[in-house]
Amino acid sequence: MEAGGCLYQFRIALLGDAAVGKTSLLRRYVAGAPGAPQPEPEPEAEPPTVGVEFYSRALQLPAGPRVKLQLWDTAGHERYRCITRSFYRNVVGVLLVFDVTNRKSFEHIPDWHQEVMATRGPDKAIFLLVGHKSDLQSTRCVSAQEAEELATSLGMAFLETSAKNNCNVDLAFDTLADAIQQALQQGDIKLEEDWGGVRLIHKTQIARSTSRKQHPGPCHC
Ligand SMILES: Nc1nc2c(ncn2[C@@H]2O[C@H](COP(=O)(O)OP(=O)(O)OP(=O)(O)O)[C@@H](O)[C@H]2O)c(=O)[nH]1
Repeated sequence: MEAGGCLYQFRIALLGDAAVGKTSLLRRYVAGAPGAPQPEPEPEAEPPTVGVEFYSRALQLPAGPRVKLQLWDTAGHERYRCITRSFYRNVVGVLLVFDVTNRKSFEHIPDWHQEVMATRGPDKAIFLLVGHKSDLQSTRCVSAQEAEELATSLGMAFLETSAKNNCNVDLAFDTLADAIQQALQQGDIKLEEDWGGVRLIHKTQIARSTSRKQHPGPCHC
């Protein structure tokens, strides 16, 4: 992956119930990196994640610095919870993923959020709520409006994605990384020696804020 010239590394985890599509979303994002092989048109049926798996991708943030995202794909199944829980403290960003066709996975989102918050104590993390499998409109059972309301009540943004249609996949990660960068700039998140959430990679590089690029915006899938 093209991590050269990155100023920071942000560690981000994907959390949510089993089979909501975390691995597919992540693999689609990583496959979309410049120079990566083209992804399959259909997401392949992934075997369930065991514990935690790692991916990475470099990203040029609209606000200036180039960052390396270290991406942790966690198992949604309860039996791996004691493994995944041990990683929560060392992340700066979390994608809370539910499946728009699986009501239970949506109802469990506050539990996932609470679990991370309880593990972290006062340390700040940036969350993004993701309603995944937005291509499955005919079997949808969670509306965008109620997901938006939940996201607002939990103090986070909300996006819908599809790995199948490659809808909003880059936007989800870009949005989270941008929010982390802003929190860092504003001092809400601080670099700490013994914390892996944010790491400075190139100490000599100066983050130059060029004119802020506009993201093309979400697709309405
Ligand atoms: N229609 C549709 N299916 C998807 C999409 N993303 C993933 N899937 C399917 O959903 C199933 C579960 O996907 P995974 O990516 O393995 O889910 P996961 O959340 O990583 O599951 P665990 O590892 O068990 O926690 C697979 O059959 C995927 O092919 C999507 O965007 N649209």
